[in-house]
Amino acid sequence: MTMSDAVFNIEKDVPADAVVEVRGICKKYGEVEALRNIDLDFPRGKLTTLLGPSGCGKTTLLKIIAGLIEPSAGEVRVNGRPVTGPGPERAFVFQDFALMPWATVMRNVAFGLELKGMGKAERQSIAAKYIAEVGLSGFEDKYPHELSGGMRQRVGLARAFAVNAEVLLLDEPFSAVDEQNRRKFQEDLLRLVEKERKTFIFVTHSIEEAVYVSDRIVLLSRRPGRVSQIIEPKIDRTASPDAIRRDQGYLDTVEEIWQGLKHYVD
Ligand SMILES: Nc1ncnc2c1ncn2[C@@H]1O[C@H](COP(=O)(O)OP(=O)(O)OP(=O)(O)O)[C@@H](O)[C@H]1O
Repeated sequence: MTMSDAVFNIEKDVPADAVVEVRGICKKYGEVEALRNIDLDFPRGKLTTLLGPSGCGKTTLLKIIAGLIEPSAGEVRVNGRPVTGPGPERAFVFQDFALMPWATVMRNVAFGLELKGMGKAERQSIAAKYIAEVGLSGFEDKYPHELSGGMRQRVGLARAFAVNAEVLLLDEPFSAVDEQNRRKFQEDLLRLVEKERKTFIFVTHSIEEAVYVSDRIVLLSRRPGRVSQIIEPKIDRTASPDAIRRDQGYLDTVEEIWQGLKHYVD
């Protein structure tokens, strides 16, 4: 087989729009079996949410895709290439923001570009664009402690966008913000998904949030986490946020997922 055949074969195996492929992923932490045999594809331009009972391995799966932890078995491929560690095409947005407290908003957002060795003027101009996109213009010189939780989370998102990663891994990014900010974020996120054509993989505990923001919802079973169902909410996203939340399709999907998850909390 020639080199070009090999390349062709690798590409042929990738479903047309799957950027991230998870194949046969298992994870054990000592005696604790967190994930069992997960097979999933994550397409470009779509937001896929991982939802399931506490401890079913959502964060573990996200970190395996990020290359932050190794699976016990199986493989993750990004654009056909096996993941062996973190890479610039994947950005992870942490639950606790993980900002540098001693650095300004500008420096925090530009940090990924600084690590890549990009010059100051160029990285600041890119960072400024994303600071504006998340609604933080005017706060460039503030420090994280001078911002609200919601604003800190925006800094985390802007930083992830600034490195121009193809795959955005979001681990309960809105869990630490109040309800009003959370709704605003969900709307921002929908706008970004539409605008950026990236692959979004999102973890949340909230069924309503999952139905509101997701193109696809992967329901994981109780530990060891397995894929129990994949749901594609059929929602008219051109409607206003309030209309969406009253939409019958939205309400039915929330109810369907709740029926599926309810027995885990009984
Ligand atoms: N480093 C670790 N060492 C040992 N066990 C771990 C470790 N990390 C996670 N676990 C266990 O693996 C299981 C899956 O954890 P994980 O955090 O991935 O679940 P989760 O679905 O994200 O949970 P939650 O919804 O509560 O955030 C849990 O039982 C957890 O206690």
